[in-house]
Amino acid sequence: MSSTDTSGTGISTATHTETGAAEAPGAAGALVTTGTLPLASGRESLAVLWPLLKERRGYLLLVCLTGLVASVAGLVAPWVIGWLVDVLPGSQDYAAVWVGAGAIAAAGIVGAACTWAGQAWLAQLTEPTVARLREMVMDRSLRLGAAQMETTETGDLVSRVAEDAREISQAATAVVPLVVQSLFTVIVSGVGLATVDWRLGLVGLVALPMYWTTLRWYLPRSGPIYAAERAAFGTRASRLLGGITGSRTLHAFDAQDSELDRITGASGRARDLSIRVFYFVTRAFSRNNRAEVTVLGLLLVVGFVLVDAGTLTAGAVTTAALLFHRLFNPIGALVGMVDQVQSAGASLVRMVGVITMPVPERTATLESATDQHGALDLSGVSHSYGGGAPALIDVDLTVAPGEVVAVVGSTGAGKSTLALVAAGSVVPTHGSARMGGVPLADVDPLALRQHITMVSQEVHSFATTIAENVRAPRPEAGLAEVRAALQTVGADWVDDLPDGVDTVIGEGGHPLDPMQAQMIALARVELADPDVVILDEATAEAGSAGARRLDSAAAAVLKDRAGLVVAHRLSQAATADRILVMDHGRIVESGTHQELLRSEGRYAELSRAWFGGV
Ligand SMILES: Nc1ncnc2c1ncn2[C@@H]1O[C@H](COP(=O)(O)OP(=O)(O)OP(=O)(O)O)[C@@H](O)[C@H]1O
Repeated sequence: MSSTDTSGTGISTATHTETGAAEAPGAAGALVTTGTLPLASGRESLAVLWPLLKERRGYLLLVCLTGLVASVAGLVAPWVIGWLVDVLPGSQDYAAVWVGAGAIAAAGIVGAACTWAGQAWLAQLTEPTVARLREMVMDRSLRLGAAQMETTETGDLVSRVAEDAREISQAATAVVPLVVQSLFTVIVSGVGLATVDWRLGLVGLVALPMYWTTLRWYLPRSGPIYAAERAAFGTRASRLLGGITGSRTLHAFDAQDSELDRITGASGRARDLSIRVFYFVTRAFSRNNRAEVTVLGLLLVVGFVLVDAGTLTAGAVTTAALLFHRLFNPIGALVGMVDQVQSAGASLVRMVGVITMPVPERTATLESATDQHGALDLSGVSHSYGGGAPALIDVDLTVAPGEVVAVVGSTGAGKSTLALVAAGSVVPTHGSARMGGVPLADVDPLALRQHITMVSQEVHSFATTIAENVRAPRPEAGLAEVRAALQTVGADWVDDLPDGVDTVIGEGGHPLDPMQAQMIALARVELADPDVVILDEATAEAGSAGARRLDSAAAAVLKDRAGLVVAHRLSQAATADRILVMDHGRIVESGTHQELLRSEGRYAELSRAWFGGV
């Protein structure tokens, strides 16, 4: 049975129900994705981005204003140099040089101050926006649940919240001020060029069709290339992550070489695409350079003719040439930015693709379920994964408040599936699971989490302190509550750790053995204080000291609560109020330990094998 720990808490909760919805035929079928996560359309991306930007439009205005002032300040140098070219020859008065130098320095200071302020305001505009997008992706991926996300590549999601968010952030930081400044510079310099002399202005216009041709060549090609590059990065991240997280399995099956081949293949494709992108951009820039050299040459020739004819001064032609030269960088930057914009656009549609994945509406609450609290009802439940062979067939089950029901059966009998349906993590194909009469499928995930929690076979320790791990379901809980929860489950070993409850565990932290990790997960349940506890943990071997400790930890957590326990050890079942025996998706026996022993059925057989002829 695959893990259902969407939240990573080791406690499977209501958030999984959406996954079940994805599995149920006809229910939100669009949720099902394979391979990589979906992409959003441009319109959807704008619809998500615009409200975020609108919240910070004051900063957008400030960025535009500083860009305008900086580009006007940039006009000063060409004008001053042109003026000096006219006034200096034959003059003995060098005061003009100082005046010119002063003007250029002052304009430089104004331009630098505007650029600096613009960058600072831009950070205020973009960083919170990108952070919000990243949160939205994470929020949606958690709300979609494990089974939904398991059908996709983990690396794809990681790449969307890491690389894509960084791409958008970098592009926004680099692109917005450049776009603003470049646009203003092109307009202001173009007007300046025409003001110097209309004929030189006309020559400058020759550049436009040449730039246009470059753009027409560049734009349709750049989108697919950047999209392919981003997708290749995503696949590479997936492969690398899979190789790292699955390293033990790979070693166990001696499959390192084939996995390494796959990683090398994915890296190679990403590398080849990056090289292709590089060549492509270089070709685009060389087209631009040709346009610039041609028009600048033309401008100088026409300028020479006009000066020779006495209709224009050398200073005016100098100013015109410098103004035209001033266009090179912004236009090159605008073309260069198109790729960054395209690349950021490709990243944006990937992030918004996750954000807009549909999550079924679930608004019902369980707050009114007071006297029926803990009453869990499964009626006529059948379930098959992806339309395959049935994992559950026509199961009816009621767990009364305070009652602990154990489920036993051979591998593949459907025990874990039953637990998942009871936790609201899987919506059954047929029938329903209800609590206090309310279908779990309709309950808001947060509300459901407060009432039903599940510890699955795979528990996860966060890379933080034991205290933080335990208080994951209730971050506001005090240290005393954390200690009490640990004490309830008998995790006295925590006090022997170097830093006690402040010991960092999880990846890179103090290693926990499976029993200890399981105890932390049970302490979480104790702290979460749900009405129904569902346990599907299979950590300790039969008869071991660890098994006995986990049995009493589980018993402590189940005290005064309704419980459904998938009993991987028969010792877990023997103490339950009722035992269900499952076989091929059906409940085939039901009763107390003694009743089932007397009935001499399958349980009695299992029990004899387990306890040795009781
Ligand atoms: N995510 C899944 N996708 C497809 N089939 C699944 C999935 N999970 C379980 N199954 C199938 O459903 C059937 C019941 O599996 P389930 O895990 O519920 O049994 P189980 O009694 O808990 O077994 P075990 O004790 O080995 O965990 C099995 O045939 C299994 O292969």
